[in-house]
Amino acid sequence: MNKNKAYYECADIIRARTGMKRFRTAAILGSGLGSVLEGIDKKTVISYAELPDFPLPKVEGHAGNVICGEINGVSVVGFQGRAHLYEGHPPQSLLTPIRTLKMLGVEVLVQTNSAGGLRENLKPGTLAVITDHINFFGNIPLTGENDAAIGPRFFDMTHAYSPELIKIMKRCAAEYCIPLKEGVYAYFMGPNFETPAEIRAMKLLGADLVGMSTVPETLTAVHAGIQVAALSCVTNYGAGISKTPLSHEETLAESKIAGKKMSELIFVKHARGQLKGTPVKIATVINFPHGTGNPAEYMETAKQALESGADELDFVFPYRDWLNGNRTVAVSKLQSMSALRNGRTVLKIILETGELPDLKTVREISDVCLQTGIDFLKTSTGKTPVSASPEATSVFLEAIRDFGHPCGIKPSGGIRDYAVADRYLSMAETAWGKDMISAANFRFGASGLLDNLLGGLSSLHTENTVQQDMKNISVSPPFNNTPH
Ligand SMILES: O=P(O)(O)O[C@@H]1C[C@H](O)[C@@H](CO)O1
Ligand SMILES: Nc1nc2[nH]cnc2c(=O)[nH]1
Repeated sequence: MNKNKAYYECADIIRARTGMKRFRTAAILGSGLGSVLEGIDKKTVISYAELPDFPLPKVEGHAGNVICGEINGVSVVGFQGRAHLYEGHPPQSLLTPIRTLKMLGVEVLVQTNSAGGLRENLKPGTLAVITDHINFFGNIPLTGENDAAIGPRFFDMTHAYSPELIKIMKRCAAEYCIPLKEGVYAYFMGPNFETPAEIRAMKLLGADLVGMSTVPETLTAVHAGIQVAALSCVTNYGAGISKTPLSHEETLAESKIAGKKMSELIFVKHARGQLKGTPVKIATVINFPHGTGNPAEYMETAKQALESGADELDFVFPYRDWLNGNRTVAVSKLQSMSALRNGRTVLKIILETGELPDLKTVREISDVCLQTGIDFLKTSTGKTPVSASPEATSVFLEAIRDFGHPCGIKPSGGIRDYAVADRYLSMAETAWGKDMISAANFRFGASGLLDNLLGGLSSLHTENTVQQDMKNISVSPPFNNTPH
């Protein structure tokens, strides 16, 4: 092999930066889908700009990072975004990322993309596994001199998308209750979306999906002996089928939703797998972080999180609806979330007290939550300038005492040392009585507090409560929105 090829150097850099010698599996995350791997274990992020000859994506929704780590102990290397030929990159430049994977020992490449759907059942929001492709665009990365050490000059494409991987994907989708369709992907170079006539022609030729990527990488990977699986997120109906003009904004908006779904599923499932047989509980945030999510989407997310094994849901109260005078809307959203619970789900409501104008509002919303029968009042997401406060916590304590039925509290956001935590605990002991406080009704948002607590546990008189609370961990979807 020619040692001067940049992909050797790229692989060396990735190995040196991650301390990992070999990667089994790789993923290429297409338009808007880059967040899918954010939450992997032992994460290292390397910008494409640090890797020689790596083509840099110039399109929005393609971050241009290599993200390395582990999922369930399997080493994974992911590309957040890809370069497309319509950006003006020479076709051969797309060899570098895939051959870097080859040098890293990758055996399986999972690609994702955003695509147009050509059949009625491939409507926006659908995920579809690619079974084959149609490529009429001649100038692919493998034109030019062949590197026989990587693969043969002429190579077979009969099973370009591994039937075995397709089977596995379908099985996993069924197990995780993800509706998954399948289809043939037609590759257009872009950057224009197709004409209606092109879409009609592609349908006649047997295509189900249409897009501007994936095929150059599939060809390069198959040539190098890497097995390929590919998943399209349908972001729109193809031109002429769609009733509205096509746009990249639509692609990004739809793929973001699908990406969130993928990530949340992967991480709750992943956490459940890791924690099997332990008493550790799994919580996930919903309608996070601003409480302004689309109800259809977050209800679906919550449903899937529960199906995937989440024990607890931390729902951000739609406080902006409330503050804008739409109290009925806010309450009905809360009630719908509450109704979704199964018998053992713990529902915590994050009021985002730092964003509420006064303590009267904190009390009004607390009362509504209590009447809805929720399990915990929680102060903050940790994403606003003002987070947990003793004043808001005191209102929670009074509201719960006055209500007279069990409900817990969770001061959260900005509690970083146990002296502060201890003050909150003392407040609860004073309001409810020392003997009434336990892990069942008093928690801290512990992500900023944990190390400090571990260091000082022995001197803290609340040891039992805190230790028990540590059995409850929060799983945050990988959207840079870790709850506190
Ligand atoms: O990289 P993918 O295939 O996900 O991106 C698709 C094709 C174009 O780059 C873009 C059009 O909106 O989405
Ligand atoms: N070529 C193509 N690419 C897409 N990416 C997302 N939607 C489409 C589409 O309709 N056509």
